[in-house]
Amino acid sequence: MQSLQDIDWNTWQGKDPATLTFIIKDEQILLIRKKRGLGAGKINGPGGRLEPGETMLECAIREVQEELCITPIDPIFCGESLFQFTDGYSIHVHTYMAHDFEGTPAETDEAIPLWFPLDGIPYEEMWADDIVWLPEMLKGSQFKGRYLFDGDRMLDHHLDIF
Ligand SMILES: Nc1ncnc2c1[nH]c(=O)n2[C@H]1C[C@H](O)[C@@H](COP(=O)(O)OP(=O)(O)OP(=O)(O)O)O1
Repeated sequence: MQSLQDIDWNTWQGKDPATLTFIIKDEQILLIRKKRGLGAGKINGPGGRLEPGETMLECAIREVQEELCITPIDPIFCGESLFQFTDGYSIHVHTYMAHDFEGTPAETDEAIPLWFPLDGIPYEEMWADDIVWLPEMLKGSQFKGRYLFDGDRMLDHHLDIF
């Protein structure tokens, strides 16, 4: 498996459905330094895997509550990212954005909250795909991306924006 063309995307189903949520307020974006799980050590948005019986939106809100002790207000769906790893693992990430929240962001066992200016997002410390789709999301586009990873290394990608 070396390129996206080696995958049948018509029948592809991610092993784990998951969410990512970005809070954007006052020209700043709230990110986390992830302390555990997939991507530990990287900077990312708060998020995680869907639990049985919950909707994607419920998952998005719960993960922000668990990781940062705040509740995003009215998150809106922004796009999807389909990640296939060469070892066979796959994850289908549904991304949300909110412009406000209740509470005060706090460090937890899972994450350290970090605010960045929108023109200073630390892409070099994030997953390699983030620089492909996050700028599009910030411009207000909806997106659907497909990515092939070998561990941390992005081998191939394709992004559709709407
Ligand atoms: N390539 C890439 N770019 C951006 N974001 C991500 C990826 N791959 C990913 O998996 N992610 C995101 C999607 C999810 O929000 C997390 C992965 O979920 P994780 O934190 O491991 O899931 P939890 O359910 O919280 O796991 P536990 O630690 O509680 O077991 O990363």
